[in-house]
Amino acid sequence: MGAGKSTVGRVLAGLIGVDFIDTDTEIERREGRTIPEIFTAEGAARFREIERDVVTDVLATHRGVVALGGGAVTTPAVAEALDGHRVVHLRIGPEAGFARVAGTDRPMLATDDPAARYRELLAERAETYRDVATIEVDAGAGDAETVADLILAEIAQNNTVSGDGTRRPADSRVNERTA
Ligand SMILES: Nc1ncnc2c1ncn2[C@@H]1O[C@H](COP(=O)(O)OP(=O)(O)OP(=O)(O)O)[C@@H](O)[C@H]1O
Ligand SMILES: O=C(O)C1=C[C@@H](O)[C@@H](O)[C@H](O)C1
Ligand SMILES: [Mg+2]
Repeated sequence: MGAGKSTVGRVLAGLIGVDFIDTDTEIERREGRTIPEIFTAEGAARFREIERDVVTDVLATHRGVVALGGGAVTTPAVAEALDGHRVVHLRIGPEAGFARVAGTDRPMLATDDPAARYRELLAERAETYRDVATIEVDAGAGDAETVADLILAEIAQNNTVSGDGTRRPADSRVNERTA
């Protein structure tokens, strides 16, 4: 959350000259209500089902850059749907990440201590983020343009085991490359 998926994703798509879709925005468009409204009315589990359906549809049909929501890859069907795609993990620490979202309406942080909740979520999700990624960049390396340039550099180096930079079920995960 706050790593810059939406912001950097849009910049990256512009640099490459392809379309951009943010799945959080797409969920809100299809549902005709905001994500906080969905959480309030339906709960987190139903939100994840809606998110799963939107993300798998977008991944199957969209050619370009897709920004996922921060918790999307915790749904196994979403992680599986990333097979065959180039997947970028924007790596950020808990303090820097929380500083970017503090004061915004992120339902997953709606607790008495949102900074602690952010830290917990990041710790819970860190392995999954690394597991699905084929590329990792430092999301705090500079402004969104700088981070997008880092991603392009990684793509240019074709810095994955699989050869074409896309994710394969078992051979190109960041965890396995760096283990
Ligand atoms: N490289 C960057 N440097 C400084 N600020 C940034 C950078 N990237 C994004 N931001 C800012 O951080 C905030 C969060 O960014 P953004 O909404 O893109 O994150 P996100 O990863 O899409 O979050 P979420 O998981 O909630 O969808 C925004 O205010 C954005 O302008
Ligand atoms: O980290 C999360 O679980 C979330 C992040 C946002 O992108 C939204 O998808 C939603 O607020 C949930
Ligand atoms: Mg976003």
